[in-house]
Amino acid sequence: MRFAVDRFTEGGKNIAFANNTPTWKLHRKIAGKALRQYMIGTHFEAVLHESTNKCLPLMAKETGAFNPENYIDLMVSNILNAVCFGKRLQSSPISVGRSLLDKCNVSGKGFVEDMFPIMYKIWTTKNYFFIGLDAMELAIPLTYKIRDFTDSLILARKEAEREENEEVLSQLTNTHLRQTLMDIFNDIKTTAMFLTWYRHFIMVLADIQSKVQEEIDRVVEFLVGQLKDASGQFFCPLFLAVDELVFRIVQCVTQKLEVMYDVPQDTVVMINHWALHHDPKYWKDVEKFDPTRYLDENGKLGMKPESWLPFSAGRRVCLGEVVAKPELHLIFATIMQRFKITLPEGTNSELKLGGSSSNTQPAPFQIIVEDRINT
Ligand code: HEM
Repeated sequence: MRFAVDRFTEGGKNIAFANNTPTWKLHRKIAGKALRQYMIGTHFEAVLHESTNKCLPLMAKETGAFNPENYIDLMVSNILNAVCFGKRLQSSPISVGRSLLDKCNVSGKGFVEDMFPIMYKIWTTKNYFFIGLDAMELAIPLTYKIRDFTDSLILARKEAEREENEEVLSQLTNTHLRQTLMDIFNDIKTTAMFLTWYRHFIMVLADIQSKVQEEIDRVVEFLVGQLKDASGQFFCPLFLAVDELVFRIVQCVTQKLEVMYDVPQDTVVMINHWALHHDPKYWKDVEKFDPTRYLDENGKLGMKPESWLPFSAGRRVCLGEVVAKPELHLIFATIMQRFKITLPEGTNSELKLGGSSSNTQPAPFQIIVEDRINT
């Protein structure tokens, strides 16, 4: 049932596919703490700006219609590469990012070994997870400053060594650390996929695009500062409402989950977030892309219904929400600030779905960008 998963998680040694064992708990704790620490201060914003500053000028050079997927992948893989590996990865982040994205496409379609278990003995789906990571030096000496997520993992191991805690050490082998790193780095695809949805909605709904741009133009400094003002209020309610709405509409996660039905042991179960977020019992006009549904009577971001669970809930709640939300906010806002996005003439704006069985995204399409800054 989960031959391939076992293979690419090296026997369930990662976080997302692990059972609720003490090892999973330890890694969740270490990884969660590391991500929260990384987000303190303005380091993450600097990483985001470095990446968008590299990629958006490349996009601006496009003179006709083009598919922006590669630019989005590049932006997101640069960011997660910096978070995970800082500057230590010797092979190009693009090649690692690319191989992971290819892997996601393969895994989304399902594995031959899982469909025909007999194949397990004679066939191995190419293990894209480790390509490019051979160069990663987990034994790299620590400096006094934690530079990236890898440093945090190494520090956790050093602490266990100092305390001579053999039990913890046996759960912090190179394989475990590599798998935890992969869990974080793998989410390139989740984030990149979300951005393809923003692009779709914002482009098809020109009036929303211009309103969002008006808001962003009013508070441009927000792009180089915090996402909230001094009073703790969000700056751009409509922009953020679009954000929340995309979170509701899209869902694409393939993580392991325990449910109360009688399912055989070792079956991989996935939550159907699409159904959760499209249940007419909880959502009015479910098919309507209406960001104002999240605004209160004063035009501020209001409360969301309880069934809004894009990052799931409970013990297996997404570990990366703390990174994903500001990342998506800032990339989306920076793109909106810089470009007016339209469809090539004669293109049908109807939504065509692509992606794979485990994740849904708009089928590839082309856009035209008009530079709002340098024209
Ligand atoms: C738009 C972006 C994202 C969305 C919507 C999302 C959503 C989710 C959801 C729904 C789950 C739980 C699945 C379940 O119930 O089993 C999950 C798990 C997880 N996510 Fe995310 N995620 C996003 C981005 C990220 C990022 C950027 C990272 C890493 C920095 C990340 C790391 C993880 C990990 C490690 C788990 C597994 C947690 C566990 O099983 O204990 N996610 N994500």
